[in-house]
Amino acid sequence: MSVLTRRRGPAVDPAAVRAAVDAVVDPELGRPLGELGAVDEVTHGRGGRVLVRVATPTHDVAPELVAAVRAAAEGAGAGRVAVETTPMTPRRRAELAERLAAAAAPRPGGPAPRVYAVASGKGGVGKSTVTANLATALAASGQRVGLIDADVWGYSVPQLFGVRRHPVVLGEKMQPVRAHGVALMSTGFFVDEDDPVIWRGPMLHKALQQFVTDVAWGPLDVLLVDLPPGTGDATLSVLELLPDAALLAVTTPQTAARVVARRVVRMATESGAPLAGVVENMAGTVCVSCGETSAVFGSGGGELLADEAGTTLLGRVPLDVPLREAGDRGVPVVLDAPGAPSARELTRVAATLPARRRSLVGRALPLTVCAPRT
Ligand SMILES: Nc1ncnc2c1ncn2[C@@H]1O[C@H](COP(=O)(O)OP(=O)(O)OP(=O)(O)O)[C@@H](O)[C@H]1O
Repeated sequence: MSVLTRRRGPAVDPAAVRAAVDAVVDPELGRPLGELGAVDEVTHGRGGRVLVRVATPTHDVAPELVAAVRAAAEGAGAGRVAVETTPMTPRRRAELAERLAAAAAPRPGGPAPRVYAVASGKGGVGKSTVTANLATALAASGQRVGLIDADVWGYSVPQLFGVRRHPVVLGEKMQPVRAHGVALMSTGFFVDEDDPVIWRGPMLHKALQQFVTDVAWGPLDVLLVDLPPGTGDATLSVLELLPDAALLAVTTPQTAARVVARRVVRMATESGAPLAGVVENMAGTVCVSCGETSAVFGSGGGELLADEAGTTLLGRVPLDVPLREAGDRGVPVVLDAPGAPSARELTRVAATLPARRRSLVGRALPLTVCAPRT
């Protein structure tokens, strides 16, 4: 593939162009191209023309990669930029897998990630939206964040992050798909949007296990797991696969939602999972014309659930239009409209999530050792 653009500019400094292209972060692998050894050639011609050849792990090249390389070369003074991409040979792919493994290797004695399994009793209470925004807010604060979409049938992470592509496979490991600073894995990356996912029991468990152990997560500070609603097989599998996960319950203020959420909380505590807290979502809305707050879904459900479970109400996220619009656009509201009431509360909740739990001290989770093998 080759893409040309024209631009007039000052005299080109080849070293500056090379440095700028090397610094471009591969959108799929999350590392600079120079570090990946992926920049094969930067050739300078007459009139500021520059040809950049980049080797990619697959034929399926992310359009953002080409755009970012071109923008970087132009930003460094190149006048007319052609970007050519070529798929790597199997040998180069194997070398790349080794390079990534070395970069992602956990430091001995380094801290284990905090793991939060985000659950709700009923569907549609905003669990996935809350998870996506907490993950994005944590990543924006400088933490290395992973998100597993364990809602294998009703996955919504690809839509919420505005990304839909197959994960790159290097060696025996899948690379997480990256968007808005978060490393993601979802069934939605493997199937067409309209295809029904009909996994049950052992297949479901196996898929979730692969998301934990066969993905090259690299070192993470936080891992969030978006559970399906209710007390089904997937929730049990996640609690079994990630025994260090703390349960974060999402409910609306409504009694019906709280009562069902109570069952999930009970199931988690019976299986030994500690509670990270409760987030009440859709907690009232402010009328844009009259300024009055109305409690569309009632009030008090989050506080009551937290009291009943002996945990903390971490926050009350209002129902607002910017959050819904951002979700539809594929950009979490904490980035899309950080000043919106919902975004402010979600950012605050992310900053107050319980920092570290007793059971994690000195323990390494399996996902910290999932560097790619060749
Ligand atoms: N605070 C909010 N304000 C406005 N809209 C919201 C809010 N929270 C969620 N929504 C909207 O509600 C709908 C359901 O949200 P979401 O998909 O996150 O729920 P869920 O609990 O994960 O559902 P399920 O478990 O069934 O997948 C989405 O359209 C989302 O944009």
